[in-house]
Amino acid sequence: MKNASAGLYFLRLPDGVRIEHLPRGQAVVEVETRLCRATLSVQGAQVLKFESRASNTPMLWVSRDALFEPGRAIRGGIPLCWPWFNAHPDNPGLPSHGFARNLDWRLESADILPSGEARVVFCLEDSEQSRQWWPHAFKATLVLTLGLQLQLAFSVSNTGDDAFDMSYALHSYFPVSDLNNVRVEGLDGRCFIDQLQGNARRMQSGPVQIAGETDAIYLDVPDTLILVDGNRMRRVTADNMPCAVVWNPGPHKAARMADLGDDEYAGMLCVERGRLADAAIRLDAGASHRSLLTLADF
Ligand SMILES: O=P(O)(O)OC[C@H]1O[C@@H](O)[C@H](O)[C@@H](O)[C@@H]1O
Repeated sequence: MKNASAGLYFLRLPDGVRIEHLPRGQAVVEVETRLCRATLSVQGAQVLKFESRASNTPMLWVSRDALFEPGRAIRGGIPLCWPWFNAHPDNPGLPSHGFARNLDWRLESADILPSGEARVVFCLEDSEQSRQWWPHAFKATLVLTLGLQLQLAFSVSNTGDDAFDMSYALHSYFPVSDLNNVRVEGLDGRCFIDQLQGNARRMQSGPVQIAGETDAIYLDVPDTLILVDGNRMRRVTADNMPCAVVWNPGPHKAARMADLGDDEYAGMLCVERGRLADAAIRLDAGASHRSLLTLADF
C-alpha cells in the first residue's frame, strides 16, 4: 500500500502537534494542547483518540485487539466508511465499508487557531490504487477541529467527467461503562432498517437500548442524538447526515471477530452518522458534498 508519510516531513507543524509512528511504521499525528489530547491516524484520516481537558475521559473506543497493519481497517476511533457502506452493492470482494479507511491520506496542514483549537486537514484523491476499486476521480477532505469538542468536516468533490453514486458513514466507536446502562436518545418514532432481520423496516419506540447484537440503520433522524451512559452524556450532532447507525456485535459476533476481544462488545457502542440506504447520493461531475459531525461531552 502506498505510504504517504514521506510528505509529512515537509510540513511546518505548530507547537502541540507532532508526527509519531506506530510499531509497524504507520504515521499518526499526535495533538496535545491546552484544550485536548488526540491521536489521528494518517491511514484513513482516522481519529483514534480524543480527550478534552474538560472531561479528561476518552471520547472514543479502540479495540485492544485492533490490527494496526498497513492497509487493514483499524477497529475503533472514527473510521470514515466511504464511498460505500457495508459490502459493495455489486462486488462483495471489494473492501467492506469502502476504501477510505484503508488508504493513507495526505496531511495537508496542521495549525493552532486563535481559539486554541487545533485544526488538522487531511486529503485523499483518486490514485491507481483507488481506481482499481472504484473508477472515479475525486477529492475528499477531512478537516478536524480539536478543542473541548471534536469536529469533523467531511467534503467530497467529483473531479471527473461522470456522475458517481456514494454512501458513507462516520463510524464513531464510543466506550461505555456497561451496555445495560446505555441508551441512545433522539430516535423515538423513527424508521429503521434492521440489518439482523433481512433489512426489515421497523419503527423505533422510545430510546434505543441494547439487548444483544444490534445493527440498525435509522433513516431521517434529528441532527442531535444523545448517548446516555449512566451519568455520562455525549452529544452526537450531524449536519447534512440524515442517517444514524447503531451497532454492537454482541457476544457471538464478537467471538468471531479477530480484531475485537471476546468480552469487549460489552464496553463499546457505535453511533454512526452518514448518508446511506435511502439517503445515498449521486454527485454530478464538478459537484461537491459537505457534512459535519460534532462530538461533545456535556
Ligand atoms: O467489520 P466492519 O467492516 O468494520 O463493519 C462493522 C459493522 O459496521 C456497522 O456500521 C455495520 O452496520 C455492520 O453491519 C458491520 O458489521
